[in-house]
Amino acid sequence: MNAKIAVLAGDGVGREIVPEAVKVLKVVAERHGHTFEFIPGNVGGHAIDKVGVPLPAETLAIAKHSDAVLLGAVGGPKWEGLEYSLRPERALLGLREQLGLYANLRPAKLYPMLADASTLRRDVIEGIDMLVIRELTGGIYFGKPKGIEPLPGGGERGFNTEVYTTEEIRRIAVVAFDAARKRRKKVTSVDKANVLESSELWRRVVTDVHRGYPDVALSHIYVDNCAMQLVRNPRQFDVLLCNNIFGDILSDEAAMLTGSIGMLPSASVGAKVGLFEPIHGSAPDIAGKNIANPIATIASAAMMLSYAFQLDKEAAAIEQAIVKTLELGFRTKDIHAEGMQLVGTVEMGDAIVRNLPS
Ligand SMILES: NC(=O)c1ccc[n+]([C@@H]2O[C@H](COP(=O)([O-])OP(=O)(O)OC[C@H]3O[C@@H](n4cnc5c(N)ncnc54)[C@H](O)[C@@H]3O)[C@@H](O)[C@H]2O)c1
Ligand SMILES: CC(C)[C@H](C(=O)O)[C@@H](O)C(=O)O
Ligand SMILES: [Mg+2]
Repeated sequence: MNAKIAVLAGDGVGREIVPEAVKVLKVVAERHGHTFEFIPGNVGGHAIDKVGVPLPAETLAIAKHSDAVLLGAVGGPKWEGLEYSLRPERALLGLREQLGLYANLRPAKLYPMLADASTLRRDVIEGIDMLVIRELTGGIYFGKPKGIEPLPGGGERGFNTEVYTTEEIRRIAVVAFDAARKRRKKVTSVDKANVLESSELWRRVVTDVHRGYPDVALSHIYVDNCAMQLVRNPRQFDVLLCNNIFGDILSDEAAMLTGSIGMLPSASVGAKVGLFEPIHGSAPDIAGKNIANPIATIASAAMMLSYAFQLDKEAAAIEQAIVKTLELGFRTKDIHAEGMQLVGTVEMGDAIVRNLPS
């Protein structure tokens, strides 16, 4: 097949890990007879430095006219002082909104050979295989009113609004139940329905959508309990259905169960063009040192092949190469353990390319 892939490396480690994923995609395309055209675009702090805005119109056009977007990460201390509307993170929110990416899929599974990299006991984490489904274009991230305003008596008031409509909840619930059907047929819906009206509606609509999925088990859990259960007994979860902010927080927590945030990929879908990116950020503390783990991004490229292009065999080949590379003992610093071979970002990418099935 012929496909156009927008490549938005962004900031910090984004500029190191994205080239590794592109390297893998190029070899996969060559071996399987596909033509991928890679179109680079400026995004985030990098775009601010070059053209003054985090999401230039040209970048948005590149994304809209491609078949899929591969993104690294945006943000970093250099741009933290900027006014909110001009910050690198706005680019990501803009892309999600403009591309209609309301469903964010974040699979967290433990590669058995990485059990020692996790901060939790092996018997607690062994067999973890969950899918966090995060609503991505609604909730407190986008709700209005929002802002910071002066108070008459002095001081200021900062405010955001958590808001969900029936339709926004319905469509993400459908994604979760459909996904569960292809897995262990269990959805746990996360909310704070004991306190928040938006969560009360969330619970009601999810329960209603569930009526169409009698073969899938549904349970509801309060987010605070869920955060606790994730470290107490993570294996109980199959599909975790979350709103925007709860999904953001819980997926970072789920990442750490599997050894490192450098391992977790994601797919953001909903309309025509999907966006694929690791769940982690620009990791300024390790950027530019060739130590970032590129696996989350390479696995995101695999998700792109399967979700955007239905190239399941090619996606499985990348998965297989990741597993083999880990089995052979290659480890970046974040997942390193005694007796394993410590490698850098580029060397990990090279090893995964070498281990692609021919
Ligand atoms: N999708 C995105 O673009 C995205 C996501 C999260 C945060 N951010 C932005 O990134 C910047 C830094 O945020 P943060 O420090 O809170 O989160 P972060 O995810 O960048 O880093 C958190 C920790 O995880 C480590 N880490 C992250 N990715 C890693 C990798 N591939 N390999 C090894 N270790 C890795 C980092 O070194 C750091 O210690 C901020 O500007 C934030 O807004 C962007
Ligand atoms: C950088 C930020 C806007 C983003 C989010 O909160 O969605 C990030 O944390 C993520 O998880 O993709
Ligand atoms: Mg996050």
